[in-house]
Amino acid sequence: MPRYLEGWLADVVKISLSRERINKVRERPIYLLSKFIKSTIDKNAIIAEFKRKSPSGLNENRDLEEYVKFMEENGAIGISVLTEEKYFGGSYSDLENAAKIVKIPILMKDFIVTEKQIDTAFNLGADAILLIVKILTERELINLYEYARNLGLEAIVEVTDENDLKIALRYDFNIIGVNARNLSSLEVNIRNARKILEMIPNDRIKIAESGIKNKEDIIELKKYGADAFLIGTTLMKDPNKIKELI
Ligand SMILES: O=P(O)(O)OC[C@@H](O)[C@@H](O)c1c[nH]c2ccccc12
Repeated sequence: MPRYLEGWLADVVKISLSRERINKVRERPIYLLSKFIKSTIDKNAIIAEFKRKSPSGLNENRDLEEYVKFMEENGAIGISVLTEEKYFGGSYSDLENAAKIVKIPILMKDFIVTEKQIDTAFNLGADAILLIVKILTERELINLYEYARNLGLEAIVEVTDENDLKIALRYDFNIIGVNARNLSSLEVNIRNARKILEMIPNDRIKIAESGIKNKEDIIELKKYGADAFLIGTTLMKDPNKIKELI
């Protein structure tokens, strides 16, 4: 059973526990996010997120196909697709449609607590999944990570504070995402994110997530060790911004 949670996080995890498995044959090779990030040298490694809405107030409906195509054409090295329905307005068909279009890694962005969700991610063409330390017991984190790896998927292990990081660094998770947004309070704390980034050994791939608005934010986060940048709101509000952020 995932960790004890309250408020919207408890609700979103309860919904996740009963999400059905989509049984479909995968129609896409696996594009390794770690490889795409490591081989990005002449630009910023940006993972562009498709997210229609969020508990922190976003409300932007866009054409998914147009958005992901535009991001790939303008240099994004990855796409993150929200598949959580109630709070983020996402869907499994969004993931399926993105997988038909782009030839760059796709992250299935959801609150993963079961193997069924990881099977669905694989079957619909995702290349990576998100494992959020805050919502999982350590045993679940390890088991779900192994399960994803056995399918050939990569996992971004997401931390938001020092306690999460302490847990994550006990294992050889090779991609660590630092979420500047506290998922309970929804507050963005970039200073805290920088501190966490600095505490991650350089043998891990570090992804800065949330609250990134401009090039200066990227330059600053790079100084603290970020290798890649997960950007949703800024790009959903103005997709053209990818041209100045890349
Ligand atoms: O819209 P932003 O501030 O650019 O944030 C994107 C992404 O980091 C954020 O959507 C996110 C990071 N981790 C999550 C976990 C669940 C849902 C959403 C997220």
